[in-house]
Amino acid sequence: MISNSLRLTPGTPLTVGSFGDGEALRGAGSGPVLAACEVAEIRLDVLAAEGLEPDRRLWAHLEGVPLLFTARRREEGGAMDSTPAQRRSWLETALEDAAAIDIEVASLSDYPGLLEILAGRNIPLVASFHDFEGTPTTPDLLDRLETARAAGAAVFKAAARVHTPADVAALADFQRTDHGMAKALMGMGPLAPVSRLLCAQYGSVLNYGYLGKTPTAPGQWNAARLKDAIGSVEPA
Ligand SMILES: O=C1C[C@@](O)(C(=O)O)C[C@@H](O)[C@@H]1O
Repeated sequence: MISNSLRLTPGTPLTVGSFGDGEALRGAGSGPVLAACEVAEIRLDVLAAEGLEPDRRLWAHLEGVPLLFTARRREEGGAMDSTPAQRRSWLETALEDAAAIDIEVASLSDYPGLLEILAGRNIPLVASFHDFEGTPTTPDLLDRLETARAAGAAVFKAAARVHTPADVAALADFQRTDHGMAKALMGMGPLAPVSRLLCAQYGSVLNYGYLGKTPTAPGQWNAARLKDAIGSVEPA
């Protein structure tokens, strides 16, 4: 068992360090990882795309690091084509060590019985949505948030391409509105860094940066730098 303790409190911004490749994961040590972030994301699809079949031995060296596991489908940024059965089996490999599990809102019905297993083991569900083209409308975000809530998610997360300052403001506004559940909003693209810091200031619970050399989304901060930046500004 690695570390299953993860406190997701609305208004407390945690930094998530996401391993962008197998080399970064292999070469990581618990101390440096915990210095760079409070939670580490392991993208099982990224490992599988490199030919590394998800297996507990790949992360056993990260003793004490809360691990968030993600098996991303291609349509939402996954590194390879995969079937729901494949992604489910990757996630099942990780259950024993998971401090949290990320499943797309669009995939919530793809894994019958899995959400109940997460609930039974007290593993928080992060229900996510990604738009690599543009920023969704507020009703669209709300619709997905309600699906996440109905599924029992601990966090609704949305990452969207931001093209204009108005897009950044739209995400930050959604972040600062009280919807009665923890949220994590973030932009992608050249305006991503400012949007991520702004959403953190408005209480985004999970704020993603990369560990190693490869970002897992366009415009991500390096995780240590993001953690430092979040710690350097006041909550808004
Ligand atoms: O969903 C997310 C957020 C993310 O897409 C980002 O925008 O930083 C990075 C992904 O690895 C993670 O699973």
